[in-house]
Amino acid sequence: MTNDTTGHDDGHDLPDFDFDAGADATGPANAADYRSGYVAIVGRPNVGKSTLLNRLVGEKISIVSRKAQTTRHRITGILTDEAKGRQAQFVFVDTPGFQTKYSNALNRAMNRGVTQALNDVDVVVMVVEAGRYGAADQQVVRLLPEGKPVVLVVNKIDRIADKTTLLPFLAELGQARSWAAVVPVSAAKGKQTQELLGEIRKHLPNEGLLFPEDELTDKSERFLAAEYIREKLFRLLGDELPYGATVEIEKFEVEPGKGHQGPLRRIHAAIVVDRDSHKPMVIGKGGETLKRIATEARQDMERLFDGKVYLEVWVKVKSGWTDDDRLLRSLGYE
Ligand SMILES: Nc1nc2c(ncn2[C@@H]2O[C@H](COP(=O)(O)OP(=O)(O)OP(=O)(O)O)[C@@H](O)[C@H]2O)c(=O)[nH]1
Repeated sequence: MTNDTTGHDDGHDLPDFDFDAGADATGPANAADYRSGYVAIVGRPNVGKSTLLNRLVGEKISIVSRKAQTTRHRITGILTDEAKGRQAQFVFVDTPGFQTKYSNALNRAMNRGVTQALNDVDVVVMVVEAGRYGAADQQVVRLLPEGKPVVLVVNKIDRIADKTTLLPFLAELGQARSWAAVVPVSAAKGKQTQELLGEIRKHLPNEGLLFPEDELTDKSERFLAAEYIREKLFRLLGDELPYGATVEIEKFEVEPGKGHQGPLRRIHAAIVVDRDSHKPMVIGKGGETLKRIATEARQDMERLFDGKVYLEVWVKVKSGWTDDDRLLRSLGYE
């Protein structure tokens, strides 16, 4: 195996979002049976918001294609329910800047931003913990925009042995605000989640799908990163593309973001060619081609992942050993 060329690129131009694209209601013939809309899940830390989202959307959070990602919200997951009579598309979005811990001018300003963001969604799901309703929860309630349908979720009911003790608690919560519905659930055990979706669905305004199914994918980010590089490779080299060239993702790391920045994805990819003489075709004159592949692929990835990407792409030559390894494996040897 040889390696001597690295094309890396860490320029961070902002992706050119088109804020209106991707929100047209189109879809299959029976699209009109669907209700769809944006849903925000809020609540103080540790009440089980992520657990609930994962439970509703499934283990794999769908990544939305580039087109879908061009809306004004940061999408965290999409659930499309195709079951007859309850066809719906729930588009779950993040509420950035949400915090209940400190109170100063900056945080108050940030929280105003939260209220505005919540105003933009169709339904808010507020999560509290069964048997606990304290100052931090009350602060969240204060951020809820007036007139917005808010479904109250009382989570972790699996912890309450005697369910009748919930009744006074539910009565207390009823005083806090007017709720579109109150649904006790166990996100961890998957109890009552269909009921919750049913309540949310009642408030989804749109007829038809916000995102056609073919814009959604459950492929991993790693897979999609390789796809983007492959696509650039094909497009930039065309007929020049060496036979048997492939893309391998050697490293895919997500580093937590600092401050208001989202996570940074650090991706190392190799374009693998069959022989040494193929390398110059991929690298191009003065490294130009490889650099363009890396830059364009990175820009697409940043748009898709909605975050910064550090992408390093290099060209390596497949060694004879690799072929032998494959041959052995295909014969059942490791
Ligand atoms: N018993 C029980 N535990 C739960 C349930 N849902 C979540 N938890 C636990 O509660 C803890 C917090 O869950 P998360 O989903 O991380 O909560 P979160 O609201 O997203 O937390 P932040 O990210 O801090 O805002 C975890 O230990 C979960 O396993 C539930 O229905 N029952």
